[in-house]
Amino acid sequence: MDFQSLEKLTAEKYKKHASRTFNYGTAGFRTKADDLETVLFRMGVLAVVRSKAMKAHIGMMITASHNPACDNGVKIVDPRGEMMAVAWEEHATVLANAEDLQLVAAVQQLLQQENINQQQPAIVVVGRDTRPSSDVLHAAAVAGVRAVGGQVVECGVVTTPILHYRVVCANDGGSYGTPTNEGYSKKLADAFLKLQGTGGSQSRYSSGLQFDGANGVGGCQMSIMAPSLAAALTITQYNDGKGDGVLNYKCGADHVKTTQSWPGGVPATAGTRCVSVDGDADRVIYSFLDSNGAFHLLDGDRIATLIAGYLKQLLTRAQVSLKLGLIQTAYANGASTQYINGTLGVPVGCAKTGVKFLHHMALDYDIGVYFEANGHGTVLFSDAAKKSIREAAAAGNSVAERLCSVIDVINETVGDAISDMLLVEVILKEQDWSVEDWNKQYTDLPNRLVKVLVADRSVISTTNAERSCVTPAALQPAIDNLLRSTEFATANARAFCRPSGTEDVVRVYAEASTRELADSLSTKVSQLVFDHAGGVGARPK
Ligand SMILES: CC(=O)N[C@H]1[C@@H](OP(=O)(O)O)O[C@H](CO)[C@@H](O)[C@@H]1O
Ligand SMILES: [Mg+2]
Repeated sequence: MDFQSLEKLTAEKYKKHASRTFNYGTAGFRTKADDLETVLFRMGVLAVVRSKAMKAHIGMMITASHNPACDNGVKIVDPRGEMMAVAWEEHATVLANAEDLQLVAAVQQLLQQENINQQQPAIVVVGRDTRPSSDVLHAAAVAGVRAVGGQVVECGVVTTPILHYRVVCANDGGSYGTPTNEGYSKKLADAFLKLQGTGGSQSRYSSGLQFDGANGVGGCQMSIMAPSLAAALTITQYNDGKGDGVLNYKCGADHVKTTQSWPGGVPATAGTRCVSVDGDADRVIYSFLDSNGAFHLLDGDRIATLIAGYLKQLLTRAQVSLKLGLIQTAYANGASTQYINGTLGVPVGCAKTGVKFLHHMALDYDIGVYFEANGHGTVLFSDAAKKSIREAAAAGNSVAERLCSVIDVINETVGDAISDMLLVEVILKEQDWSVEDWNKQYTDLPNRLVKVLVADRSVISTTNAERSCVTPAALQPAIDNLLRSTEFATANARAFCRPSGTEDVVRVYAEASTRELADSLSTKVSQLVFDHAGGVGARPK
């Protein structure tokens, strides 16, 4: 490798931001866009090294997802579409923070440490979202890739799931799908339309839906796909990013989920499904207003249980015996866990927060459904599962054939708002359910998710998939005492706290049989966190 260009660009154009340290966290680097140009340049370099190490195409997505429009970020995607291996997050952090004059040495050390063949060609697949800063950051990333001799495959402005899809297709010779943006749209739309079949008449399901694109790239992608879905879905788009609406501002999946309220910019129409995606369209949330104007949220837990229940039905009907499971996190509503496990008989596992942990646990099943409550999730089918389903289909089993199209409509490479939406629509139509019917399957326990500010959130460590605190030592016993108190002992109450991986806060989650009890529990646990873990500012009340 030749480092002249890297040295020159570092000295002249991409100087280190003196006052900042960067940390590759759960979602890569993510912060104010103005601080990120040099980080992006260096991540271009890292992506080349990773590509050489893996002898494969590597992905690079420039986005800050649901964060405000002034933020941006970058995530590196490994060859099979997963998030970059955890061991390399540290390498990314080292390169991002190296002094300008030490950068080449840091790259050389990485090459040596990972025993990388420098002659190996490197290809980086690059995508970006619609943020105003994404163009400049994209140019920096591309400059970084080229500075060390890497090749770039441009995806342009795309959703995060399209970038993951493109990486997977590029690495498996196109067997997952055609490695173009059009290939992605066509694969999903074709599978979706095939699943419509000739179909009977629906009395409850209606094909109309409102689509809240968060004023981001999900809106752009839906504009591309909506015409090809029109035979089965009447999609009215809002917050499509074409007007003067601001990205993620009072709209989109994160806003709807966290504020538990109807998105701005979407007309309040009773009984109509509203589908909200986040700023890079890897999360989806449904919601609707009932005839009294009351708001109802159908979140990732609800979508996961719908999908897992449907897959179980198809497997039974197809008489194909495969191990199906659902992976949630501690944030999953207790009522959803009870419903899917108790009522539908699907085993449920609990993973630590963060897609990579859910993804990993889902691999334990022949068919692993995983979802975070915030609407990020997908389904993974093992090679063996696909083989037995395809064999059954080839032998004339029509249900197995339907399962094959279900597999095609799913983006297995990562949570994908549009793909998940299409699958939900297929299921609702097949069950002939209105959105109210879907909502009636179980009743969410009232819950509250709040943030507590502490001086150093790393004083809190957890175990048992983040459901219990280990340190500070007195905190968990205090939470347990609270849950055993007369107020909460018979109230189906559950609460936990954990340090966020993406913000400098401690998150407290509480649920209980009534809104008042859930609120009271979240306040009381927040106070315990504040008292035991070095709270700063005002004590929660
Ligand atoms: C409660 C919650 O929604 N946490 C989010 C959030 O993680 P934290 O570690 O809680 O900050 O961001 C992650 C990345 O987007 C996402 O995977 C996760 O679900
Ligand atoms: Mg996102």
